[in-house]
Amino acid sequence: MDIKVTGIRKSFGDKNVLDGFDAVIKENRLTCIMGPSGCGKTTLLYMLMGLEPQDEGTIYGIPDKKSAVFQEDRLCESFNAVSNVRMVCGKGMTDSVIANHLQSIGIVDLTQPVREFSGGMKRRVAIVRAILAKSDILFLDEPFKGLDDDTKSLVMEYVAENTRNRTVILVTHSLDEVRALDCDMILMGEKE
Ligand SMILES: Nc1ncnc2c1ncn2[C@@H]1O[C@H](COP(=O)(O)OP(=O)(O)OP(=O)(O)O)[C@@H](O)[C@H]1O
Repeated sequence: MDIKVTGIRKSFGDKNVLDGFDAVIKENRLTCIMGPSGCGKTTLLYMLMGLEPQDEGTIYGIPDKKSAVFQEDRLCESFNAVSNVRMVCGKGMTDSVIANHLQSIGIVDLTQPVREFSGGMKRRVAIVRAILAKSDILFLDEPFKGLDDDTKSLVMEYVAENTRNRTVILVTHSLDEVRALDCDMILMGEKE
């Protein structure tokens, strides 16, 4: 089922963030929500995830089983990378499959607690965790932010390959990312 977003209004105090926002998000497609900083992308994503109520409007068709990469990585800092991912996987997923996913995007130290990882390494663990979760929809909030160019290309390819025929909503302010991904695009406007 496609996701239908109709007439969404949202304000924080006297700050009007969304003012009658409409969109259709296709099932089993990657959709990028693009727009400048502060236009309300994360706010919209939180409403789609059910984590923030809208003031007005309706959102239909969001599946129950969700996974996400938030702007913060939200990892268990004292766990290693494999353990962080394993927590969200079903019984059929082996540690070696998880390790292969992590290694394919350059996470080779699988015993260290992730608190010892760099920001970019933590981000990649959060991405693998969201992808391997048994979810029916993925929400990715600026998943490639802070990665160097080579790592970013590798991780974008990994996300594209591993989300084929899944419903994915990805927030970005980068037109280059939108161009590099086979995606539908929702453009949000400047609100500042
Ligand atoms: N909980 C909140 N309370 C008050 N204001 C908020 C809250 N959440 C967001 N805002 C404001 O709403 C506006 C939109 O924020 P949002 O984070 O959705 O934008 P964004 O497009 O995702 O920005 P960025 O690309 O910088 O992450 C901003 O002006 C922000 O300060």
